[in-house]
Parts: sequence; C-alpha cells; structure tokens
Amino acid sequence: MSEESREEEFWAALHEADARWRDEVLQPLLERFGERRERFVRSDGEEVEAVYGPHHQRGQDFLNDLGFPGSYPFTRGVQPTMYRGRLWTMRQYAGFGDAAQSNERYRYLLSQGTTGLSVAFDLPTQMGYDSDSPRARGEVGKVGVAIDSIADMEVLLDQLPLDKISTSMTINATASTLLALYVAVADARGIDRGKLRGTIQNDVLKEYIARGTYIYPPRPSMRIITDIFGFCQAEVPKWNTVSISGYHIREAGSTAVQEVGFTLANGIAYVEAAQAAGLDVDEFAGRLSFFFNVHNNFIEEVAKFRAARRLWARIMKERFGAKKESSMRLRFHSQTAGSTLTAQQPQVNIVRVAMQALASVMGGTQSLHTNSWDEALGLPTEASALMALRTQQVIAHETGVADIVDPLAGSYAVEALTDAIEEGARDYIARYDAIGGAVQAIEAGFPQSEIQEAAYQAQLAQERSEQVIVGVNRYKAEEEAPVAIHQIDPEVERSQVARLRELKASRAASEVERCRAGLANAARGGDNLMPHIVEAVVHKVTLGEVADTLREVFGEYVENVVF
Ligand SMILES: C[C@H](C(=O)O)C(=O)SCCNC(=O)CCNC(=O)[C@H](O)C(C)(C)COP(=O)(O)OP(=O)(O)OC[C@H]1O[C@@H](n2cnc3c(N)ncnc32)[C@H](O)[C@@H]1OP(=O)(O)O
Repeated sequence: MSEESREEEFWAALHEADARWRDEVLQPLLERFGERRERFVRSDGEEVEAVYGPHHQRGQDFLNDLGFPGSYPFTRGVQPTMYRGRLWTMRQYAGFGDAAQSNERYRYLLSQGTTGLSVAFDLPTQMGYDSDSPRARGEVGKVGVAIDSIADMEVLLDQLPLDKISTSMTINATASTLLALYVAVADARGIDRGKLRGTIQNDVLKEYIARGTYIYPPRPSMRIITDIFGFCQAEVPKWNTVSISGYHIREAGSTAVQEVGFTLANGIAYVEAAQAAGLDVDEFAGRLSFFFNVHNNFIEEVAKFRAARRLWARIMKERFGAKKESSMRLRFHSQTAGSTLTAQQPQVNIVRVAMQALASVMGGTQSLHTNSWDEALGLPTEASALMALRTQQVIAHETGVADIVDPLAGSYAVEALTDAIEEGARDYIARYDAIGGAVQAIEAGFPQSEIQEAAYQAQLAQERSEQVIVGVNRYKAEEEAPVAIHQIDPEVERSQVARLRELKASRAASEVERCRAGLANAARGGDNLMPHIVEAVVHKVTLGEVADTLREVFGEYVENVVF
C-alpha cells in the first residue's frame, strides 16, 4: 500500500471512530444529562468544540506552521531556549507621587527580585502639561509619577544602574520627551547611549482607539514616531522604539481576535510610515515590540500569543520583504487584565492574576507585569505589589512550566485555536487594508465601533450571568472586610509645583527660547525632532514647553466620537 493511501485510510478510520463515538457514547449521555451550558464560546462568541483531535490539525504543516523555537515563523517562541536560557523579565509597572517616591518603589521592587523597571507617569506628563498648568490641577502624581524636567528625571533614576537594567516607560504622545530625558540623564552620568536598554510605549494609534492620551493629529504623530525610530537606530540601538499595544484595546472590551488584528494592523502602519520616511525595514523592525493583555480564558490566551507571533512573522516576511529573522520576531510584554479585577472579595484577584500570568508564560511572553489584587480599588500598596511579584516568582521557580519550551504545543485544542485566531486577525487586517490602512480606519471609527459592540456583548453576558464572575454575579459575600488603600498625599502637588517654579526661575531664558525656536523650526521642516528635544531638555526646557512648542506647529487632535 502506498504512503498516500495508508494516510487516507488513517483519516477515514479516525472520522469513522469519531462519528461512532458521537453516536454511541456522546449522544446517549447528552440525552440523559445535557451539558452545563447551551453554548461554550470564545471571547468573540464563536463556539469552541467539546473535544479536539488530530482531524482538526489535518493540513497543518509542522515545519511551516509550527517549526522550532527561535525560528520562523516563531509560533513556538522567539528564543531557541526560551526560559531555560533566561526567564522572562519580571517588570512591575509602578510610579506615583513625585520622582523621589517612585524611585524608592523601584529600588524596593529590585531588592525583591524584579528584573526590569516600568515607569507609570501621571496624566499631565502623559498629556504634555507641566505640573503648574491649570490643566494638571488635582492630577499631579495621581496615576503615576509627575515628571516636568530633567531635574525630576535625575531623581527618578537615582542609583538605578542604567547600563545594566532595562526600563520601560509607558508614555505615548510625549514619548519623545521622556526618551530625550532618559538619554540626557545617561549622558550626564557618562553612560554610553549604546548600552541603554528599554522601551517607550510610543504607540499613538491605539491612543486614538482606546487609551486617550493623544495630543497631536495622527499624521504629525506618525512623523514623531518615525523620527524616534531613526534616532534610536543611530543613537540608542538597543532601545525598543515602540510597544505596539493590544492591552488597552482588550481593556476597552475587544475580543482576543480583535486584540491581535487591530494591534498588528497598527504595527503595519508603523512599518509603512517608517518605510515611507526612507528607513530600511531590516534596520528598524528588530526593535519594534508588542504589548498584550492576558485575560481569563486560559487556552484562548495561550493560543492568542502563538497566533500573534506567527502572523507577525508572516506579515514581515511576505508583506514587507524583511530578510533578517530578527525583523520577524514578535517580542512582547504582557500584563494581566485589569478589567477582570473585582472590587468585591478583592483577594480572589490573586488567583485570577496567577492564572492569567501562567497563560502568558505558557504563551511565551518576554516580559510580564502581574497586577496587584487591590488595583480595582486604588494604586497598589507595597504589600500587594510584592504579592504580585511573588506570583511570577512561584510560576518561574516552582511550577516547572519554564523548563519546557512552548509546553502546550501539539495540544489539539491549542493548535486549533491558534489557527482560528490567526485567521480571524488576518480578516481584520484585510478590512483595514480595504479602508486604506490604520490611520484611515481609525479616522473612520472602524475599530472603535467594533470594540464597542464586543464590549456591549461581553457586558450583556455578565449581566445575564452567562459569564460567571466569582464574587460579583455568583458566590457574593454578605459583608466585605475593609481594605486599606494606597493614598496619594495632596502635598505632592504643592511641592512639585514649587520645585518646578524654582527650576524655571533658575534657567537662562535666552537658551530656553533658542531651543524652543530650533524645535519649532525642525517641526515645520523635515529635521529629525529628537536631537532638538534632547538639546531642549538638557537646557531645562520642560515637558510642557516642548509639547506646547509642537502643539503650535502640529495643532491638536479632536476625537471623532463614534456611537
Ligand atoms: C496599563 C498601563 C497603562 O495604560 O498605563 C500600561 O500601558 S503598562 C505598559 C508597560 N509596558 C512595558 O512594561 C513594556 C515592556 N516591554 C519590554 O520590556 C520590551 O519591549 C520587550 C517586550 C521586548 C522585552 O524586553 P526585555 O529586555 O525585557 O526582554 P528580552 O526578551 O528582549 O530579553 C533581554 C535580552 O536577553 C536576550 N534573551 C532573552 N532570552 C534569551 C534566551 N533564552 N537566550 C538568549 N538570549 C535571550 C534577548 O535577546 C535580549 O537581548 P537583545 O536585546 O540583545 O536581543
């Protein structure tokens, strides 16, 4: 018998056995007991099957679809050894109050075993306002640290080994200024720019879709981003120039498929913009990075990460003609889903976070933030932040999951969902292409309305208790024990403003004016903005002043509200 007919025989026997099992075993049982629910679904409402088998994988081409870890299409991970070589970076997002308070928290986290830094900025810093702006009132140091000038940045980074540790900064519209400040502090300390490692979020497209801290319209924003790509390529080559983020898209209520589809579509827009600005894909793509949510549905989430990796590798190779493997590797940070944390029985969140974190590790994350259990109530306390970190350490050192690369590969269910998510995300990218790309799709409100619809369906499922949330719509507590919440001292704002006024009074006004005029000229013309911003911050031009200078040239974006 030929090889081919032997294989045909195998599949025929399998289908027959499957049909027999359904008729003779499954169906009689379903008639007697039924199932717990009428439909079992993924986050997009598509049904999942009860049992997956090899027939779901028929047609899968092991080498082209899975391959080996560290090799194209990277479904199985971006490193050949993954966590056997190096554990993921334990990178806890933190920042509050002023630079000194945040610096103390970073040093505490490092002393407890975090392996990367992650800075949260307050809203005025994110929106390009100094702490003394009327627009900043009541917000200084609230959701992150207040950074106005190089003086704050020096304090924020005090005693942190910038040549050894990597630092992520969650900053978008003002990313160029925060990167400039980081570089300026390193320069002043005599640290070679080539040794600086870190990431700026710098993903303004998702700000228009889901997160909201944009300043300028999309086109000048894209120009700032490509200027950063060019600057980093030449000056700070180990810096990850963007963290293309699905996290907030998911938090806004998207499905897993939309999270991958919209995020990768935004990634395509950055690559296109950089190519249009004359950059070579193989020179900048290796420093693009991603950021995903990790939600409750364990199997779906593991599959999501694998699908995202494979799809991005294919896009980079097939669509953009990338040649270097490093250009095709989707490296990502992940964070457990803030939206799944409950204010009711909040300690149950420790369990949710652990499960989500496990899914992200089994999905091959490069860097991970685990949420603190009290985050539905306020910013984490030192104790809750420590519990979150310990959760990662237990996964890393006690569970054994870090010892086998891509440990769920070959699970029929995981492979089937990986295929399905890749296909669904590919469809969304095709819809973006039909509209004309990410900027046009966002301007037309396409992702926004898709996400709204998904969020509405998810909310209905919760309200109808089709989706059980422990402690919220089932297993409610009669009484809740009070929880001590981390409070921000209102004195922070007063002292921050006082320090800023002192700095402004101490500067050479003529230098400030010269730097601002140079920056405005560069913005009107085609010069890369970054060297101008670095020069400005060194001369104590503040973050708000840099943003105002650019606002005058670029204007401000007004949201297209979609219903
Ligand atoms: C919700 C909230 C809000 O809205 O405000 C937020 O946004 S919070 C958002 C917070 N965001 C973040 O924290 C983003 C964090 N992102 C990142 O850290 C990055 O972008 C990242 C995802 C690429 C991870 O970078 P990383 O430095 O931590 O980790 P990497 O995987 O790059 O590893 C560091 C170096 O070790 C190498 N390396 C790693 N593993 C191995 C291995 N097994 N064998 C050999 N080498 C290895 C890598 O190649 C790299 O070197 P080489 O570089 O030389 O290749």
